Amino acid sequence: MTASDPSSSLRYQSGFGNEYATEAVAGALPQGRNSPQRAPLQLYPELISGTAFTAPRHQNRRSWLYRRQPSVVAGRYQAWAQPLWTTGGDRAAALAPEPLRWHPIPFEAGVEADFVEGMRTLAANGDADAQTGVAAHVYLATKSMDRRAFVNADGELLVVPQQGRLRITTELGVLDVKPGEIALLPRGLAFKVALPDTEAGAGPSRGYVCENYGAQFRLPELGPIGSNGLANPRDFMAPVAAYEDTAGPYELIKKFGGRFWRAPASNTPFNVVAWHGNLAPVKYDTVNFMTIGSISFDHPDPSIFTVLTSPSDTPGTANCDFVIFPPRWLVMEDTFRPPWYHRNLMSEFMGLVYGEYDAKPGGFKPGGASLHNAMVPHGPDEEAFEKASSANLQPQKLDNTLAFMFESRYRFVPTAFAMETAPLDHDYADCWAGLKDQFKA
Ligand SMILES: O=C(O)Cc1cc(O)ccc1O
Ligand SMILES: [Fe+2]
Repeated sequence: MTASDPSSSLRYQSGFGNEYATEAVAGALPQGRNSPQRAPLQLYPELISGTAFTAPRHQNRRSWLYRRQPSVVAGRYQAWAQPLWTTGGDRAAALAPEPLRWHPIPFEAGVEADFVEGMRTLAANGDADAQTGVAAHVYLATKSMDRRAFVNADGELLVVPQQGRLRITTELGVLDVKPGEIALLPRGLAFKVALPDTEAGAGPSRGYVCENYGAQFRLPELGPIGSNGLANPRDFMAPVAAYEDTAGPYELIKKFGGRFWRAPASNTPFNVVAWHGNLAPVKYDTVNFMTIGSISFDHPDPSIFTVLTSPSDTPGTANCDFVIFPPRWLVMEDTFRPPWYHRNLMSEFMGLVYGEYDAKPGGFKPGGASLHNAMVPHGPDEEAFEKASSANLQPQKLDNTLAFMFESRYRFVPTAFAMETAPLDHDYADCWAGLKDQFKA
């Protein structure tokens, strides 16, 4: 099934992890086999395996690409530098068990950067070689990638635009993604990012990225919720096959083992004329999230807002959950409606795409971030506590808001950029200082 996006001219195939099939030129997909002696239209078949060959069938992800030249046709790699995109967490770093928060990460005056050059790692955990953990990055981009493609061998990328649309050209086709939507780009797939709004003079582009070194993000189990709800598979959009028809050299940038490499190529890597399979980039519009909450009393655990989960080998204890806090009704009776005060085994990195977050109405701003690592106490600030404790509990629409969380079983270690360059909110903990002992015996 294909669908079109009214906000762009692109067409998409709908579904998450299904067997997509698409050809930009009729007849380009072989029928009945994947690798005929001679593929149609003299294309080269190439398999990309996003999971081990022998991964269980329900987790197995691979796609067959039919392309004008195979990806082995490239020059030699030389070291390339992107020192602010780092990999894994330095577990030896002395990190006080304090809550951390950043004001909106500002654009750097006079710095021109594309999506890859503008990536700034705020915090990371795990180890890409061990296929565990995630990194939380912010990108600050001022220019489009033109004849430059990027491949990340270390993990898949979950992109959360906060300001400015992205046009993401991948080997498998093109995705237009705007704030409020997310994109999931498989490990190893070449892509480039153009900035249509920035090109139109609307200022630079910013957003968040979760780089996932672990098991691929997938839809969570629904348990007693049943067979519908939260993020429904049909609302994920994969691209249709599209290839660039312009001759001329390209630059390939590759992230591999935490280091960056650069190779020249004589042609575009975006030369796939047809593909089929279940490994694909997708986008998802969070307005389609069917949000579930309490319709009686109490504040449910935020796992009820999970869009995608990357499991670890301990059931229910994710390598990373991607959780959103979208517009929704609050109707709970005799309930303190914002998040409760809490400590969590899991580590919580949060960002805000737009609006206000109910636990921190003043201090947490779009483009900023917060980090509450394992067992670090946190919860509503004084203002939110006062308001919610005395609010008239009418049904209330929390509107014009989109916060999100990358929640990981592993402690996030902030980078030197996060602690020294980014605008760390040194007064963050003061937001709770006024919560007095009101005990009346
Ligand atoms: O800390 C946070 O703001 C995130 C969060 C939200 C919520 O509704 C319940 C628990 C939780 O960690
Ligand atoms: Fe929390």
